[in-house]
Amino acid sequence: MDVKIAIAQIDITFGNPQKNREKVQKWIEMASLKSPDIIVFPELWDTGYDLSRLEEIADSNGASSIKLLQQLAKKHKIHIVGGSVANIQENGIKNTLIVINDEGKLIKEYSKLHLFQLMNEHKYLAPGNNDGLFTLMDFPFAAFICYDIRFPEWMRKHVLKGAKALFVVAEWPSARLDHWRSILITRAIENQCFVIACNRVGSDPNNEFAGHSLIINPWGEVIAEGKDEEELIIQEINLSDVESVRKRIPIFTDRRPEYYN
Ligand SMILES: NC(=O)CCC(=O)C(=O)O
Repeated sequence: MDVKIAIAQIDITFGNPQKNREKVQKWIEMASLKSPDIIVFPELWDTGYDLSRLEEIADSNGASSIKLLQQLAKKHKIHIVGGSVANIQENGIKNTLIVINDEGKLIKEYSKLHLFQLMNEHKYLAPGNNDGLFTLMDFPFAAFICYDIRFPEWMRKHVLKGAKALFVVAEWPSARLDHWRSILITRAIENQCFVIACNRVGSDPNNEFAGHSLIINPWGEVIAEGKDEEELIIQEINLSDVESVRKRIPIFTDRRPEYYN
């Protein structure tokens, strides 16, 4: 039941997908030397938050970034929670999280449901309309994008459908680092599951980003945490911890949903 996770806590070059793709390739090659099962990248890792230029720099359906990740996943036999990529779809530009298995197959696309007005997402992006559930190595997981973590009901919905670990990809500014840590620890405690959260470091013309990627166990303990510079965080998790915590404090049998609406 052990799963070895690698979080690629990278900086992102603003509005330069080519350079960012080269970096991601290097980081996957470097990470593969440590043989992780799953590697995670941050939100909008190919374009950064260069939202006003997305029409020009984002891919149609994210094709170039997805193709690159598919080749690398297959070559290095590694599952990729491929952060999110900006992609042009028929009904607008989306901020879409992609999951690729170790055979290079695209198994999940989840477009950010909640758009973050403080960073102007609502002016340039269209929201998604599907869930973040997926299965890797026969385990049920779910994935979310940054601002989504402020919506506990959205994450709980995925846990009620079986997710045992919640992946989060982010470009979360340093100004709200305390919110980032507190919210993610709370989501792990209240859902009694793992939280695996990858945030970028560095800055763009509008924000400085916090790093502090986190892996939190179902008891709410931080078992791995990045600092505020680029780093590869490696941590094994044991998914049977989810059942142990749920036996000790059985919130999923004690809840009274008939009173909640
Ligand atoms: N990229 C984001 O969604 C940022 C969310 C954020 O900073 C917040 O405070 O929420």
